[in-house]
Formats: sequence, structure tokens, C-alpha cells
Amino acid sequence: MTQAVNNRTISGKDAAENIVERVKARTAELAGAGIKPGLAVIIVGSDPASQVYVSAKGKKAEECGFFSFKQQLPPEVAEDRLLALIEALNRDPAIHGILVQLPLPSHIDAGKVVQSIAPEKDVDGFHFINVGKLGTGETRTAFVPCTPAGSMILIERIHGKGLSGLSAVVVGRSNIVGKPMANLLLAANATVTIAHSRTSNLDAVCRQADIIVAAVGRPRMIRGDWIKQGATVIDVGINRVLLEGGEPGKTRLVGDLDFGEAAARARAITPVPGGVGPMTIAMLMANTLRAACLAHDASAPF
Ligand SMILES: NC(=O)C1=CN([C@@H]2O[C@H](COP(=O)(O)OP(=O)(O)OC[C@H]3O[C@@H](n4cnc5c(N)ncnc54)[C@H](OP(=O)(O)O)[C@@H]3O)[C@@H](O)[C@H]2O)C=CC1
Ligand SMILES: Nc1nc(=O)c2c([nH]1)NC[C@@H]1CN(c3ccc(C(=O)N[C@@H](CCC(=O)O)C(=O)O)cc3)C=[N+]21
Repeated sequence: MTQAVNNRTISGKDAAENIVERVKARTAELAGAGIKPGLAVIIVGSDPASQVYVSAKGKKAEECGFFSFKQQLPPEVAEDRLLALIEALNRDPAIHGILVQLPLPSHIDAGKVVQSIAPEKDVDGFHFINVGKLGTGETRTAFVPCTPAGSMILIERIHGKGLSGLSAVVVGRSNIVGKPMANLLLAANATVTIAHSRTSNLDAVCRQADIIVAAVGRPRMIRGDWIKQGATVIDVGINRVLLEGGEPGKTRLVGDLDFGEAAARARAITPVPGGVGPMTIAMLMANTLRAACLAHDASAPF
């Protein structure tokens, strides 16, 4: 990797470890008061990527000292069965955070499932109540979706708190990344543009950004020369591509940018893997800890 890449890479791994250490420390203190945060993760079907993420979440929860509950359901599970399981978890005092891994099979109404999670246990931050709180700046009690929350921490590592006078472009407008990301950037006083598949002259839009968050899911979609010299780049994209010149069929993960091209112009950039991904897991731990603290009227470090 070129020198520029080495000293401008924003390590999500390091930042995530820092968050997890603080979660562990607070969890240990809570244990003294007989409080044990509980995280329930439900996965339907056996999508390989989802399996990777769900096992990473369960392992990290145990590492933090949480009660970690995982429910693997068959792909043909009835929607009512899933809703009944969530209802039981909503009522279970040992569970403080509930996450239903997306995507869900098409016979299940994902919106209905996500909205059936009690807002105070919605550690994904997808419930209308939490989306509304984030949208209206009520961030004290809102659960913020993990990927945008983690991306914001990486941005703060470069720019500190407060982005007044900076222009930010979020490419992608999903409910789990793009839109909440834009809300967080706005709350930090950046001037925010949300780009998507209908945006004209996307390259020109990107070139005016001091901060770019790419959340599209298309490998190397954002070219290096779209990056303003000295911009901060957060690459949320996760794309599995064939390894060039590798063994046939061998794949690797890349983001939405060509890392080398972008890193040559960026002031700082997150790698894929090792950037936003670990932060997503760490912020899920932080949200679960906060849910447990809120449930027991205890102070939370985040
Ligand atoms: N690292 C992590 O922790 C996480 C990573 N991800 C990754 O982030 C990526 C985005 O996922 P997600 O947020 O669910 O997004 P979605 O797949 O739901 O949506 C993709 C977004 O990109 C936009 N888009 C598609 N093509 C273009 C284009 N040519 N130009 C501009 N915008 C375009 C779409 O626009 P439109 O709205 O008009 O269709 C849409 O808003 C994926 O690779 C996903 O794997 C997701 C979650 C967590
Ligand atoms: N209800 C719900 N909440 C989510 O937060 C959610 C979801 N569903 N569905 C899928 C996306 C995707 N997502 C990731 C989590 C961790 C990594 C991660 O740890 N990535 C590692 C690499 C992991 C690997 O080796 O594949 C990295 O980027 O370094 C990536 C992506 C959470 N998501």
C-alpha cells in the first residue's frame, strides 16, 4: 500500500476496541449492582453474510459481559411466529436490546417486524419512535442506528465535535445508513447533501464535499477524481468481488470507492474491511449497554 494510505487510514478496528473497552468497564460496574445487559439477535434463514455478522455480534456481546441470546429461525418461518418471539423478548426483563437481522425473507413484512420491537429495546434505532427522535434532535434518549453512529465517531476522530462550515455528501439514502447519517451530520452543523440514484452530476456533487459518506453497495462506484483534495472519506459499502489475479473463485471485500485512488487525495479514509464494519458491532454493544442503563435508571457512558 502507498505511504499515503498508511498514514491516512482511519482504523475502525482501533476505534471499535476503544468503545468495547468502555462498554466492558461499565458492564463490570453494573454487575456489581446485579445488572447484566441482555442482547437478543434473531436471524431468519442462513444467508452467509448475515451469519457472519450475527455470530460476530453474539461473540462481541459475550466479550462485553452481556447475556447474549441468539435465535436462528428457518427461512420458511411464519411471520406470526417471528412476531410472537419478539413480543416475548419485549416482555423479558433479562433482555434489553433486540435486533432482527435484515434482510428478511420476502414472505415476511420486514417493516411490521421492525416496528414490533419495543422502542426502548430497539438497539438498531429503526423504530419510528427512534427515527422521529433522531430527526427532531432528541438524541438524548433516541437509539441511533449503529452504522451511522459509528461512522460519526470516525468523522469526529478527524474533525472533532462540530462540523460547522463543512460540506458533507452522503451517497445513499437508506433508512439504516444514508438517512440517519445525514441527520447526524446535520445535528453536527455540517451542510448536508443526500445523493442517490436519481442525482444528476454525482461527480460534481461529490467534488464539493469536505466529508463523503459512501453507502451505496456498488464496488468502486465513486472514483478517486471525484474526491476533493483533502476530503475525509467514510466508505460504508461492502462488496464481495473476485480477487484479481487470485485463484479462480477467490473473492475479497471492497467498498464503494477505489481505496488507492481515493486515499491518494483524501485527508483520511476508512478501509474496507477494518473501517465502518467493526464500528457497527461496537455501537450495537454501546446501544445495548445504554438500553440496560435506561431500564435500570443507571448512568450510561454513551
Ligand atoms: N459496514 C457496515 O456496518 C454496513 C455496511 N452496509 C453496506 O452499505 C451499502 C449500502 O447499504 P444500505 O444502506 O442498506 O443501502 P441500500 O442498498 O438500501 O440502498 C443503496 C442506496 O444507494 C443508492 N444508489 C444506488 N445506485 C446509485 C448510484 N449509481 N448513484 C448514487 N446512489 C446510488 C440508492 O439510491 P435510491 O435510493 O435512489 O435507490 C440507495 O439509496 C451496502 O454495500 C451495504 O452492504 C450496510 C449496513 C451496515
Ligand atoms: N438489523 C440489522 N442491523 C444491522 O446493523 C445490519 C443488518 N440488520 N443487516 C446487515 C447490515 C450489515 N451490517 C454489518 C455489520 C458488521 C460488519 C462487519 O463487521 N464487517 C467487517 C468484515 C466482516 C467480514 O469479514 O465480512 C469489516 O467491515 O471489517 C459489516 C456489516 C450490519 N447490518
